Amino acid sequence: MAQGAVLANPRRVQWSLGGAVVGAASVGMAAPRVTVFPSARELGPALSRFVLAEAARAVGERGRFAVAVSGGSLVSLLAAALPEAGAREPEHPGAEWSRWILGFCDERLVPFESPDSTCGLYRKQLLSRISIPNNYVVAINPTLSVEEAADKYAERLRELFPGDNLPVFDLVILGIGPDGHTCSLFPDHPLLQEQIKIIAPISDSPKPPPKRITMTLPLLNAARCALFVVTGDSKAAVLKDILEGHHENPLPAARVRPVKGEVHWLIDEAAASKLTIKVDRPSL
Ligand SMILES: O=C1O[C@H](COP(=O)(O)O)[C@@H](O)[C@H](O)[C@H]1O
Repeated sequence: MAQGAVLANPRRVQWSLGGAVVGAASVGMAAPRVTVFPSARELGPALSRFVLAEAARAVGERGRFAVAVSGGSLVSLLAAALPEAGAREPEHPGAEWSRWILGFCDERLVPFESPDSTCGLYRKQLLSRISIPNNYVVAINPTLSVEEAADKYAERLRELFPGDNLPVFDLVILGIGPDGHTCSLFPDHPLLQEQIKIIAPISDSPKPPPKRITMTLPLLNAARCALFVVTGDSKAAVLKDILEGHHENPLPAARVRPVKGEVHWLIDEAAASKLTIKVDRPSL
């Protein structure tokens, strides 16, 4: 089977992450699938194959691919692998960029020129190299107050997902911080209890900058697929806690469990060093 090929049965998909088929998922709340790569160098190409396979499935089923991306270390990983993968396989149905809607899982309320702006970094590093129509890149308005920016962002999402009670992203790509935060959802923060808003403002982010907007857990858990990407030994301890801990008060990243979707983790050996659960290690 070709790398990244989508199998005929649309209810069941497999991704080839480097020769061997290692990922398989079916619709429904499945246990998280964890795939480990020697380093970020091998993880990057697998990440782009995963994203393109999800995009192909979404375009085949619904004519468009709605993906939300996180900031931080993910930006350069995606930028290093995705344009190249698209250029290598221009006929890949997932690489039809005009069918993509790109949102942000969270965003910092800073000008786009700031090195802290997630959208600004994606524009510079990724969107300059793949042609997603500008009106389908759903950016915040950083000149508004954080509350208004969150409300406007939610409004724009509602427009893009008409008729959906909750916008359903095909894929949300997430990172984690060493404290277990994901998006701008931080441990023990009241936003973890948000049930009404799909996008929330936060003005007291413990990680700077303090003002941000973030997807809430109800929106994240409405997605068809959540993909976490984690590299580096600074995340090893918290990753063990997220994947193997059983807490009454789970860390934010452990609360992402799409109701009708899948959870996948693509991680490197350094991040995986403390895990004892079963993981996949594809032969590369
Ligand atoms: O502040 C943030 O941190 C997380 C993790 O970032 P990383 O650089 O440690 O990978 C990121 O996922 C989130 O989008 C960002 O706002």
